Amino acid sequence: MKLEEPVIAHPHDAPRPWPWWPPAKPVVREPAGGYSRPIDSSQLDLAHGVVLYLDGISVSFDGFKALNNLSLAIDAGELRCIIGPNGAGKTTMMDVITGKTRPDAGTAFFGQTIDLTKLTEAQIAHAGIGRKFQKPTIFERHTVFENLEISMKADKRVRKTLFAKLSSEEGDRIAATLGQIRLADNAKRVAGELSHGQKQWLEIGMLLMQEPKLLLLDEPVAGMSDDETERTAELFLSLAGQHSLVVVEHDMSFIARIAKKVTVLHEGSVLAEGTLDTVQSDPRVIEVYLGR
Ligand SMILES: Nc1ncnc2c1ncn2[C@@H]1O[C@H](COP(=O)(O)OP(=O)(O)OP(=O)(O)O)[C@@H](O)[C@H]1O
Repeated sequence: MKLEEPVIAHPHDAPRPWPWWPPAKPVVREPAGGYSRPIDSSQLDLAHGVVLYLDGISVSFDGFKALNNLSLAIDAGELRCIIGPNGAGKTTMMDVITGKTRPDAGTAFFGQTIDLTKLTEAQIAHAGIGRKFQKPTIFERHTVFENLEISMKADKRVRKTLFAKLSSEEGDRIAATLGQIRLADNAKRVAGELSHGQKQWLEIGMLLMQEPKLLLLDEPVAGMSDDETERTAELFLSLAGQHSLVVVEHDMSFIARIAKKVTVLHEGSVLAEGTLDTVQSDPRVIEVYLGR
């Protein structure tokens, strides 16, 4: 069976890299020594409990500072919500973390040792950072099960097609993910028939099959029904702990449902950080964002 190209639901959405297909062999270049070595998520050093560390990041577009000395740290296992008005720099921050945009200044570390500014997008994905764009990107003509199977992190020399036999461990992993994303009853359905919310969960499941350490989720509940939004909240709360999550979202009732710590971005910098109550009562936040 020949694999189809992933369907990009909206042409304006940038296709995210599909690092598992074809297989990538990431190599990190050390700035000082100039040597290279393979890198994957097993090398992630969480000794200090910090999974992501941004320090003094600036990004300019034609002289306009989209990110302005942005500093942020995400703890391992944390579920961090990022809010901020349109143009605050949320997407640009995600682009820097995933290697799509190189910062003009500043450092971005994944764990203690992995310098994200030195890696390509595919290498960063392979190192354990998964990104979900707003619109679902799935294989519409394949079944839900097959979508997860295709996404599985496995030895690509062995697993080249869907004909390759699944080991019982692989089958168990797919079953566990189907349960996690609440699509066990839809495993045999063609993905294109799913509701918008189910497609979003399937794509999250596809990311989970890659065993990411850090998940970046951009407006995950946009367009979802109330019931789907609530189920997504439950999913994210269940993922926190085993994964670190960074959720960018404008839907404040969803934020209120999942938030532990909230970061407010404004004009490319952190304006406020803390519990949702703390940031919502911060006069600067009310001024620039919530009070508008
Ligand atoms: N490639 C680019 N070229 C020029 N300007 C850009 C580019 N990408 C982003 N910008 C500008 O940088 C600023 C930050 O944009 P960004 O998309 O990061 O904000 P955001 O917080 O994600 O906004 P939104 O909530 O609307 O998605 C905006 O003023 C935007 O117009």
